[in-house]
Amino acid sequence: MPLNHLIRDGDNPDITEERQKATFSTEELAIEIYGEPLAQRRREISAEVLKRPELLDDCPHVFLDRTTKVENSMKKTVAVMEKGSEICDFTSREELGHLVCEVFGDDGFPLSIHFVMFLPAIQGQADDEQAEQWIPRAMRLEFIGTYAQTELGHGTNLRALETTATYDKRTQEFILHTPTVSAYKWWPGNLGKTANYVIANAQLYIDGKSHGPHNFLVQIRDENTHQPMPGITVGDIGPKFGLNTNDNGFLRFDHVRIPRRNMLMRHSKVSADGVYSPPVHPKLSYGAMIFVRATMIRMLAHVVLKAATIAIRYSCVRRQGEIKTGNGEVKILEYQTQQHRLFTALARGFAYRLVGDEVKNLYEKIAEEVKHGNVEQLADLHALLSGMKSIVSYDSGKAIEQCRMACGGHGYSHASGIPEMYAVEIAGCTYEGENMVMLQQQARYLVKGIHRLAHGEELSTMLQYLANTSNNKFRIGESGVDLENALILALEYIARSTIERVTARLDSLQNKGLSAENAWNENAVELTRASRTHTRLWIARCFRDRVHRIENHAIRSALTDILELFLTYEVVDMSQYLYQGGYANSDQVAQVKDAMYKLLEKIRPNAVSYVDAYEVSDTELRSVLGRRDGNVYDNLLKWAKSNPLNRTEVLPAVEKHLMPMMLAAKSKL
Ligand SMILES: CCCCCCCC/C=C\CCCC(=O)SCCNC(=O)CCNC(=O)[C@H](O)C(C)(C)COP(=O)(O)OP(=O)(O)OC[C@H]1O[C@@H](n2cnc3c(N)ncnc32)[C@H](O)[C@@H]1OP(=O)(O)O
Ligand SMILES: Cc1cc2nc3c(=O)[nH]c(=O)nc-3n(C[C@H](O)[C@H](O)[C@H](O)COP(=O)(O)OP(=O)(O)OC[C@H]3O[C@@H](n4cnc5c(N)ncnc54)[C@H](O)[C@@H]3O)c2cc1C
Repeated sequence: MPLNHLIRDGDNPDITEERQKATFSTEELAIEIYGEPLAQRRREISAEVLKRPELLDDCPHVFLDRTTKVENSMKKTVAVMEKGSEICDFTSREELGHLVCEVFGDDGFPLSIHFVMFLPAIQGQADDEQAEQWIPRAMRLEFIGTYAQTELGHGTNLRALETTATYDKRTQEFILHTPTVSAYKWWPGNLGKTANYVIANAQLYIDGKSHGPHNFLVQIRDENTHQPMPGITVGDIGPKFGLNTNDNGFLRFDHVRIPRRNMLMRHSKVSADGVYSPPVHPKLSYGAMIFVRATMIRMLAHVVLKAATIAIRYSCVRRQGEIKTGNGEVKILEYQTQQHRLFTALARGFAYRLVGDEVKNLYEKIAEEVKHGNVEQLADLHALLSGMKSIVSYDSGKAIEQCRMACGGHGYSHASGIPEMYAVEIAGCTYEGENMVMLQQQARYLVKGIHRLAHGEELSTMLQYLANTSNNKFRIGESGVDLENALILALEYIARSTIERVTARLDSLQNKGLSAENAWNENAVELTRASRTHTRLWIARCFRDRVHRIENHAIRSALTDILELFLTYEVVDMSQYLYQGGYANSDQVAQVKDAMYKLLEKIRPNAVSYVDAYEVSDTELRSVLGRRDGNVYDNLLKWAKSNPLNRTEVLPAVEKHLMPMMLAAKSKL
C-alpha cells in the first residue's frame, strides 16, 4: 500500500514515481495539520463542490473583465449562502473557510470584510444592547457591512484622520462629516458597490473638544433599494494590483446624522448630555485590526503552500538539461538551486501555517480577557502581531515569487496561478498596517524590554531571552548540543545582540542631546531589523515547540526535517549578525550551510508528498502547472486555446487596424 494517498491511474508517470517514494503517510500528515475530523471533512467538501456547477467557474477568472468577475463572485456568493449549509457546517470557521477557498480561489470570499472586520468590530466594541440589536441581522446578511477607517490622505497615522463625528446634545445625534478631499474614506473592501453600513472611524468632538478616533455605525445605502443614503457619496476606487473581484471603495459624508447609540460603546461612552467616558486602554478601538493581524498569518501561509504545491509538482514533471552529460534530461527538481528555492518556501509555508494556529489561539485567549476589561497582555499581543504580520507577509511574498520564478516562463503565465496568488498575498505587506510602520511598533516594545532589564524590572515571557547574556558563543557541533538547539540559541543571540545594539545607539544619541524622535528616525532601519530578528526567533521557537509535541513518530520525523531546514535557512539568511560580537566564525556558518544542503537532499524524495499532504484540491488551486495528475502540457495547450483571443482566427482588431496599415504599406510599393 503506497504511503501517498493521491496516486491515481492515468497520472503522469513522473509524478507517480514521486508519490511512490513517500516515507511517511500523507494522510497522517494531513491529520496532523488539520486535525482528524477536519481533514476528512475538507475532502468531502471538495468532492461536493465539484458536483455543483453553480459553485464552479465557467472559465478561468483571468480571462474575464472586472465587471464580469465581480458579477460572477456575487452570483457564487448567493449560491454559497443558499446551498452552502448542505455542504458544510456554517458554524465551523474551518469548514466554511475551506468551502470559500474552493469556490472563490485566490480572491477569497467577496464579503470577507463583513465577516473579518465589520462583525468583529461590533463583537469587540459594541455594548451588549448594541450587539444584540446589530449582530443577528448582520449574521443573517440582511445587510452588508464594511470597516471604513483609511482615508485618501491617511491610512497609517490614525491620529490624523480627518473625518469628524460631532456630538449634537440638542438632538442627541452625531454628525459625521468629511471636511476635505483628503478625508474621503478610501480603500475599504465592499464599500464601492456592496455595503449598506460601515463602521466609520472618525474623530469624536464634544463641545469643540477632540477625543481622538472612535468607531460609529453609519448606514450608507438603503437596505432595499441599495441607493446611497442622503449625504452619502460612494463608489469603487478602480482596478488594483490584485483582489479585483473586490469593490474597494471611496466614501464621503456630508453632515450625516446618526443616533447617539450608533457610537460603539463597550469601551468608550458618550452620555445623552455629552459626557465622555474614556476606555480602560486608549487603543481598544483598534481591536478589529488586531483580529485581522492575528487571522491573516494562516491565510498568508496558505498562499505560500499553494504556490509551493504548484512549483514542486511542476518541477517533477518538467525535464530540462542534464546533470551528467549523456544520462538524459532530469526533472528540474534534481537541481540543488531548485530545491533550495522551493524547499525553503515549503519550510516557511509549514512554519507559518503551524505557528499561525498558535497565534490564533493566543489571540483568542487575550481577546477574551480584553473583552472583560483585563488589558494586561494587550501590549505583548500588539507587539507580537505587529511583527508577525510584517515578517510573514514579506517573507511569504518572497517565497511565492521564488516559486513563480522556479517555474520559468510558465510561471509568468496566469496558467500557473502564481501571479494572482502573489498579487493577493503581497497586499498583506500594506493592509492592516504598512510593514515598516508595524515593525517599528514592535521595536518600541523591544527597546522598552532592554530598558526594563537595565532597571532590574521583570520581562514578559516573550522577552526573557534578552537576559540570557551567557549565550555568547555558537555551540554548533559541540558534543551534547543538537543542531536544533544550537540554531535556536544562535537566533536568540542574533535577536538579543541586534536589539541591544540599536538600543545602545538610541540611548547614546539621546545622551548627546538629540530628541527621542530624531534619534528614533536616525535608527529606524536598524530598529526594523531588530524587530525582524525578534519575530523570526519567536516563529522558530514556536514552530520547534509545535513539532516537538507531535506524537506520531513518522510525522514528527518528517516535520523535523522541515523544521531543521527552516532553522538552517533562517540562520544562514541572518548569518552576518553572528559575526558581530564574535559569536560565530566562518567555519561554523559553513557547517550550518552544509547541514542545510544535506537537508535539501533528505527532503527531496518526499517533496511531492509534503505538498500532497497539505491537500489543496485542483479546484482551489486553479493552476495548470500544479495539477494533481501532473498532466501539464496537454492542459496548457487547452488553456491557451480556450482564451477569448482565440475565439476567432482573425481578431476584429487586426482586421480594423493592422490589416489596413499593411494593405496601405503594400499599395505604396
Ligand atoms: C480569514 C482571513 C482574514 C484575512 C483578511 C482577508 C482579506 C482582508 C483584506 C484586507 C483587509 C484590510 C483591512 C484594513 O487594512 S483596515 C485598516 C488597517 N489600518 C491600519 O492597520 C493602520 C495602521 N496604523 C495603526 O495601527 C496606528 O496608527 C499605529 C501605527 C499603531 C499608531 O497609532 P497611534 O498613533 O495611535 O499610537 P502610537 O504609535 O503613538 O502608540 C501609542 C501606544 O499605543 C500602542 N498601540 C498602538 N496600537 C495598538 C493596538 N492596536 N493595541 C494595543 N496597543 C497599541 C503602542 O504600542 C504605543 O505603546 P507604548 O507603550 O509604546 O506607548
Ligand atoms: C487590498 C487592501 C485592502 C484594504 N482594505 C481596507 C479596509 O477594508 N478598510 C480600511 O480602512 N483600509 C483598508 N486598506 C487600507 C490600508 O489599511 C492602508 O493602505 C494601510 O494601512 C497603509 O496606509 P497608507 O496607505 O496610508 O500608507 P502610507 O502610510 O502612506 O505609507 C506609504 C509609505 O510611507 C511610510 N510611512 C508612513 N508612515 C510612516 C512612519 N510613521 N514611519 C515610517 N514610515 C512611514 C510607509 O512605510 C510606506 O513606505 C486596504 C488596503 C489594501 C491595499
